[in-house]
Amino acid sequence: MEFFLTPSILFIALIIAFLAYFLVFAFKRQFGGAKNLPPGSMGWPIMGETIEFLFGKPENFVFKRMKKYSPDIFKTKILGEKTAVICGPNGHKFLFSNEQKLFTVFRPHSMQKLFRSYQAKAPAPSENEAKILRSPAFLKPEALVRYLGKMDSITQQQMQSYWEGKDTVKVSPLAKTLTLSLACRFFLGTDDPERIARLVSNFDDITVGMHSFTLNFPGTIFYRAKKAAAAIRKELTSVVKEKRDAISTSGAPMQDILSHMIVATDPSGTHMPEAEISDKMMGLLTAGYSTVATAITFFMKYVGKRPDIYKKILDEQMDVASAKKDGELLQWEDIQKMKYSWNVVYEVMRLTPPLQGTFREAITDFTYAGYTIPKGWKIYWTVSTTNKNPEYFPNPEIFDPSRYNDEKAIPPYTFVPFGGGPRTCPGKEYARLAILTFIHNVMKRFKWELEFPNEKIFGDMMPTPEKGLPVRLRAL
Ligand code: HEM
Repeated sequence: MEFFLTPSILFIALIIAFLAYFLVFAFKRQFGGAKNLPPGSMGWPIMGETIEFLFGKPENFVFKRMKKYSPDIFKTKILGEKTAVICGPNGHKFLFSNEQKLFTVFRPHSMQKLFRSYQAKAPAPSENEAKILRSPAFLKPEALVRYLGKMDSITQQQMQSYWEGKDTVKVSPLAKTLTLSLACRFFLGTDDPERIARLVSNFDDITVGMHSFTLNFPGTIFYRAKKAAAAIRKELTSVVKEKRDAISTSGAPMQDILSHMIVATDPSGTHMPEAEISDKMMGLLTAGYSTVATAITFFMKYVGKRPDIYKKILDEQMDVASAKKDGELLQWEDIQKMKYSWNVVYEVMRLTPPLQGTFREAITDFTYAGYTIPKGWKIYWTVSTTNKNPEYFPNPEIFDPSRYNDEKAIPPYTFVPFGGGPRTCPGKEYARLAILTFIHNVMKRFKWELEFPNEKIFGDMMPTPEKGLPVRLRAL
């Protein structure tokens, strides 16, 4: 009997051990094992909490969870990834100061599929290329000084063509045309209006599709974005070809980012392939065009409702204008005088952020606020954990640019519309110039009223007024 039972018991014990091992392994894979993970919910199978993340108000998504789980951090599953959302000013500080030590940049799968250069397997940008994108030669203030006059004259031309003499205009599409024209001029070195018109609608589809489910069949957001990316890539590849020919035949002047990318070589002397250049330019144009257009559109919306604020901006802009000779273009010193106008833009971006936040990926296990974030998890930060928090911005729903009169009154890391640390938005100064140049030109010409003061806004990733923000113009 003993002889008969022993192998059976052994066999059963083996099965139990195997099952226990399998369960522990599966549990570890799903939940990170015994680690002290942040509190939160992974939501529905596969979808996680993506629907709420994409289609609920961003501040509602984070505030609800910060209240329920922890004001510092919570876990969730969004866009197919186990994600820790790091919250509040301490979270921002921690994130901006540990770049490449604890985490590295991560783009959601939708973005990776739209931009080849964002793919996880894509080679890291070469030093040369990183220098070009963040180069003092292009996006730093000392270089932007040289662009300012041209920025002003393009803005004036657009005002003459699309705004002057009209009773009503739709701000949102005009802001997009303006910002894409500026970006095409300074990044690509092209002014061709037909080309710009072809690009506008495609860029909108990409911006919306960057944070979407990667369901690729007719009718989906992602399908539209894929088609748009292909159309833009085709257009940009022909721009690259034309520019390359111009450089080699006539030594065209290098006054745009594209020219620098074309002539730059890696350490082995190889030039970047055309397809790669057009993909990178597509990334830069996407980052730089709709964000600035959003800030301009919502400036018109908020200021259109507040004659008291309009009057203060007008006084400041008229001071600038009256100190200039007839026809003289804006200069760097003029921009420095636009302090109140920029505070208004800050308040616009606090209430309607042009960019919500971005992702990182943990490159090692690390601890934050007493919780462990396992290697490979994604980390998300968003301006929404602080922007509308009454602790930092009393009466957060009230549009009040005087909050920024004393910069010290804003607690550190609570207002970070351009991010912070090594990955701070490289286009920050460019954006400031483009927005203030627009404000100067619109204020000098018009007073305006919103046609629909309560117009519905859709889309949090690229907030857009439902009817395009029609305004009635009155020439000054
Ligand atoms: C109001 C306008 C803008 C806002 C609010 C804005 C905001 C931001 C934010 C929050 C980030 C993410 C930083 C991070 O990941 O921590 C970012 C990244 C970036 N922005 Fe902007 N941006 C604006 C305009 C621009 C413009 C005009 C350009 C181009 C000239 C630009 C180019 C970029 C690029 C290339 C990145 C990625 C940087 C990297 O990953 O290292 N942005 N921006």
